[in-house]
Amino acid sequence: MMATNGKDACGINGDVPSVSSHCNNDSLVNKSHSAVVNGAGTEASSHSRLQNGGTGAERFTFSPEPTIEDIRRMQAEFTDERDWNQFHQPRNLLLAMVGEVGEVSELFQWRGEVAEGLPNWTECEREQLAQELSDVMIYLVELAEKCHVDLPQAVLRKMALNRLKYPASKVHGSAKKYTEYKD
Ligand SMILES: Nc1ccn([C@H]2C[C@H](O)[C@@H](COP(=O)(O)OP(=O)(O)OP(=O)(O)O)O2)c(=O)n1
Repeated sequence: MMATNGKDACGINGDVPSVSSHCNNDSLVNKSHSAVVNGAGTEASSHSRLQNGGTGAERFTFSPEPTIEDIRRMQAEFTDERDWNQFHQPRNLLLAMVGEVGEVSELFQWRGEVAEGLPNWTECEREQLAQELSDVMIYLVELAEKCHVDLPQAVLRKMALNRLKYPASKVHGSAKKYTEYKD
């Protein structure tokens, strides 16, 4: 049989939605998911939906919480409680994050292009993706913390730079890199 892209583990036909990391009814993950669904996450889930903001064009939006600082603090508590800071130096966190990026890639592997909203993905596959993207984010936030990068502010600065590099009036409708513009 060919290498899988996670579909087998999930049940490609999507008859039985599951929330475990491998979509096989892992009780531990199911429990933690229930806690989120029944707790603070409930409000968050209902917020995360398509909104059109009166513009007519539907756009997916996030919940306002947790903030990046909330995530930093929660992960710091998680590592402190386990005495894991001894392992969480910048290089290790970088490697862990890249490993998780690989796990995200695996979910997209061999599928060809995928449309926005992942219309053909099962609930199980979507939950797997949500978990892997979360792993990437958790390690990214902790990496920034351990490197003393104030990530939310750094993102603001970088976005301002991006706007300067790519003036909408100049690049509208073009995906060329800024170095390709002759002026
Ligand atoms: N030393 C560790 C191990 C785990 N985690 C946290 C951060 C990630 O969110 C998640 C990563 O856990 P795993 O290494 O078990 O990876 P996965 O959850 O992706 O499991 P799997 O590799 O089986 O898919 O747990 C952490 O902070 N530090």
